[in-house]
Amino acid sequence: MAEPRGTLDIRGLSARYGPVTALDAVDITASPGRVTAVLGANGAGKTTLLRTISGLVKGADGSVLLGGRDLTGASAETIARAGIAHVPEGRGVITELTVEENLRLGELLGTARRGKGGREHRLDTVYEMFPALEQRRRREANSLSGGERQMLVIGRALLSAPEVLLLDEPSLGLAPRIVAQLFALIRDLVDREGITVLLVEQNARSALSIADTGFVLNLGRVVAAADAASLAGDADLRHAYLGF
Ligand SMILES: Nc1ncnc2c1ncn2[C@@H]1O[C@H](COP(=O)(O)OP(=O)(O)OP(=O)(O)O)[C@@H](O)[C@H]1O
Repeated sequence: MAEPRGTLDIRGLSARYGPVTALDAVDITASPGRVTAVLGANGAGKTTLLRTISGLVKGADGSVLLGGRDLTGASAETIARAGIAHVPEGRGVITELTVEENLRLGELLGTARRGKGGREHRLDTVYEMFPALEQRRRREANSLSGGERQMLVIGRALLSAPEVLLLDEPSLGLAPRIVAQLFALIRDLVDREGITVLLVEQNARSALSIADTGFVLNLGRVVAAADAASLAGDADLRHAYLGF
């Protein structure tokens, strides 16, 4: 049977940097309308996982399927056009451009994907979701706070009409109150629009508070996979891998 649109299936994914095995036969499925958390300490392979899915790390073994379509080994451009939007660690805003110019870049890809699935967003709906961005639309992105920058890159990704959103450590460097706000927005987005979110986080406690399911990586391997409540309730697992 064909996989439903928007289901991201990672099968047997392995990636190396020279002698270092960063991912070792990783199997992960992320479904539409759900937040799937990928947790683990520094160096567990989380960033490599997202970079491999989005075509930035080459030469991996295994496969990446989106709605049953095999994207293994495809170029980053093909993968983005297929509907996978990657929000990298460190935010990736173009600081010299205004907030609105940054958003227009996402819109370009959205236009290219029109009619190919994924909910289309207009600038005004992104401003509705993130009013702070509208207030600062003509300012250089440089002037934004960390939380606002994170909203900007998520807004930009949404304008590309993605089926799958890959979020790499969105909580990094943000105050706990801002993390709580941002995560509530992510949850709301998934509930309203049914997109697929793969959320990579070291902040396991916050990630599990909004996730449906989670996978724990350690040294490139999946060491636990379960619904979010079971992972959060497993004291041994928390102490060994999740840091809370
Ligand atoms: N460009 C690279 N060249 C060589 N080794 C790398 C490179 N990027 C990552 N690694 C190594 O691959 C392993 C996985 O790193 P990765 O960044 O994917 O982990 P992570 O879980 O995302 O950690 P972090 O939270 O620190 O980003 C680590 O051992 C890391 O040192």
